This record gives sequence, C-alpha cells and structure tokens, in this order.
Amino acid sequence: MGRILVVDDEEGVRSFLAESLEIDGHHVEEAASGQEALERLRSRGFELVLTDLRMPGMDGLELLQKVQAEQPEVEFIVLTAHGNVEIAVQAMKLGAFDFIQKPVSGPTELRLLANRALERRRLRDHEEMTRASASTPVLSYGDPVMAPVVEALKKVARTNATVLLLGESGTGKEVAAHAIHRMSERAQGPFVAINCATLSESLLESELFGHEKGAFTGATDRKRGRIELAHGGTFFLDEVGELKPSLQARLLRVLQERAFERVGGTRTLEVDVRWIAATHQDLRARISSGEFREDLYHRLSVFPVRLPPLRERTGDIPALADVLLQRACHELKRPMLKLSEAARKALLGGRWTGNIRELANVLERAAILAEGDTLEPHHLLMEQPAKAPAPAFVQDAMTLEDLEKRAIERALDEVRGNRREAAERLGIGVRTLYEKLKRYNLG
Ligand SMILES: Nc1ncnc2c1ncn2[C@@H]1O[C@H](COP(=O)(O)OP(=O)(O)OP(=O)(O)O)[C@@H](O)[C@H]1O
Repeated sequence: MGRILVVDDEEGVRSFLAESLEIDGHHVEEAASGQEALERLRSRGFELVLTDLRMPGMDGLELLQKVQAEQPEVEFIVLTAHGNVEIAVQAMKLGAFDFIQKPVSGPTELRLLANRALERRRLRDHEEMTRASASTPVLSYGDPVMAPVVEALKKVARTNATVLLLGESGTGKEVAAHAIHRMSERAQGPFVAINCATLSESLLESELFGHEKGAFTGATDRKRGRIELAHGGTFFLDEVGELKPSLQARLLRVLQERAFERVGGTRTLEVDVRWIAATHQDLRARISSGEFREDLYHRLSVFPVRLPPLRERTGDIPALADVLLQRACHELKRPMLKLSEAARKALLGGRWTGNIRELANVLERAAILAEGDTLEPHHLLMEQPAKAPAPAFVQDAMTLEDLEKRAIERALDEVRGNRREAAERLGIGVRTLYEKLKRYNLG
C-alpha cells in the first residue's frame, strides 16, 4: 500500500491510471495540473508521483524539479508520448525512477513499476531512519519558519559565542543545544548539561562548581563540578531563568573570567567552555522584577535564538510525527506503525501547547493503543490543556465543516472508535455517521 498522486490534464487518462493502481490497494489521488499537484504534495505526504510530461502551465519536468527541491524523497514515474523518449531520459537524469510510454497499453506494467518505485522509496526511508536513530534528531524537515533558525544555529555553531535558546517548553531547546555542540569544533569534547530548575540552590552550586573535602557537612571527598567536566566542550544550562541570585553572581564571574573556585576551595581553576543557556521564561520581565541580573542576561544573550512553537511550524509535523512514531515503536519493542491519512490530518489540526514533547507523547500513547499496523485518528488522544478557558475549536476560526469534523473525531476518541456509540453521542444515525466519515476522509 502506497500513497500515490496521479497528475495528468486528461481526465480519462487520470482515472484509468488511478483505477489501475487502486486495484493493488494503493491510496491514489488525482491532480489535473502541475500547480495543483504541487499544492497537494505540500499539504500532504505522497510517496510516489505519476505524472504526464506534457501539460499546459507547469509541465511534468518542472514539477519534478520543484518537488525534488522541496521533497527529494518523493519518487517519480513520468508518462511520455510515444517517440518522445529523450525528454523522459532527461526526467530520469533529474531523478525520476522510470518512465512509461503513452498510451499505456495495460495496467500490469504500470502496477509493477509503481510497486518497484514504492519499494525503492521504502528502502531509502529505512536507511534514513536507521541513520537518524543511530545519530541525533534532525532539527527540521524543511519547514520555512524553521529554515532561518536552522541556518542561524549552523552559523553560530562554528563560533565560540554564547547562545541563548528561547522558546516554549518542548520546542526542542535541548535538542538544538546538542546540535550546536555536534556541529561545532568541540564536537569531540564533552557535552555537559544541567537543569537549573530541578536542584536546590546548594546542591546546584556544588554540582556546578564542585567542592573541596570538608566544604560542608557530607562533603567527605573532593568533588569536581560539572563546569570542570565540560572543559574543552560545551555546557548547557537549561531553565537558566530559575537560577537563584547568588548563583547568578557566581556564574557571571565564570562567564566573564573563565575561572572559578570549588565550593570551600581557594584555588582558582580555569576552564575553556562554550556556553549555551535556555529558558522558556521572559528574562526581561524577570530583570524588571529584580529576579534576574541584567549583566548576566547580556552575557548570556550574545546570540539569542528563538525556537518557534510547533503550531507555527506545521510543515514539520508530518515528518516529525513519522520519526517520533518510529521512535515510540522502537522503544515499545512493537512492530512499526504508520499513520493513516486521516490521522496525519488530525495531527495537523492539533494545538500542541506542549509542542514536540506533546506530539511525542500522543504518538507514544497511540502506539500503545493501536493493534494493527496503522494509526487512525481515534488512537490519537490529543488532550486539551487542563485549564483551557474553552475548547480549542471555539477559539480558532474554523468553518462549520471543520467543527463538525472535530466533533466527530472527538466523539470517536471518547468511545475508542466505536462508531455506534459515537453516533449516539453525536445524536445522529449510524448511517449518517458513516457518510460523514467518508466525506471527511476519517477512515
Ligand atoms: N527535531 C526533533 N526531532 C525529534 N524529536 C525532537 C526534535 N526536537 C525535539 N524533539 C523531542 O521533543 C522532546 C522535547 O525536546 P527538548 O527537551 O529538546 O525541548 P525543550 O525545549 O528543551 O523542553 P523544556 O523547555 O521543557 O526542557 C524530546 O523528547 C525531544 O527528543
């Protein structure tokens, strides 16, 4: 089963191709022009595009080039008129999987070719997935909002500048800090992190700076602090806004002088550390209220980078969802799952106040619930925040159809996909519910 987009300006050819492929159980959609195809490809993921080469407006070659630039993983098979093989060869040089000559005589060749193209796509996916899981997360999958952010991270990684990562909880600040380290000259050195919100002030102090033997009750041995351990590498201060004033002063000195003493010690130690700090708080507001030192703020925010919330980078949701779902399945040691088209759509409609972390949690829960090999919308228990003033769908501008669709998804969620019960909850007949499920493509 694959997701295939058929592009041809002739209605008859399109439906012939679509029907031939649907026999094999593929999900096939049709586009009547290159432009329409591009729009569809941007809004939902397809694995394979079957396109005519000669079309008014954007032709098949131009479509191929555009999609290659945006979604290089999509496979292409091109259809070419008899005797026009050169242009098909050109398409293959540009990365098309193969070509078929028109008129397509029978569906067999087409189906074989489509299945082979899909197989190549899956092999490549698999390879990429193994590489991705063996290494570290990909920061973005081509979302336009994230592109300048990734660029900024890459550029600053080459320097030793202190970076301040800003963004809501779960937006991937720690992942970004790791990425900076990995892309920097210090990549072979240590990456040391500490969360300033989780430890008490005194514990945090001795964790950061270490302590000498006998510095305080319980300090039976000399202990090296994490800052020392980060020598030659990168230090990540998470939730830096939570740092207490006395520690802010000590940290400021390390940042200014690259030197410090262990707790209870007199010897000054010098360190070579690259600093990255992160916060979800408005540090300026904390400066105004006297809770955060302005001089430390300026030291930390040499290069501030804001990580956008997930709702502002919806272009990354499908690929992130795929990766996080694979990760969940792997961790749960269960067979891999894939997202149905309807589930993908549902994810795009989420509010994601908890950002990527929430997306990961929703998919993990779904991976626990789902029994087959496909995740459907009713597996996705997308929570509204507990203290939300009103359900999300009232706040957002939505059409009546969207509202109806949401209500159906919600009802199905609440009854774990039981359609009879869902219809009852919605106050409609089961037949009507089926019709609506079909209309909204809610599988
Ligand atoms: N690009 C990505 N690809 C895959 N997973 C990601 C990506 N970015 C973040 N995540 C996952 O999302 C979750 C939250 O990421 P992370 O801890 O980096 O966010 P954060 O902004 O530091 O959150 P907090 O402020 O709450 O500490 C983690 O499980 C992380 O693995």
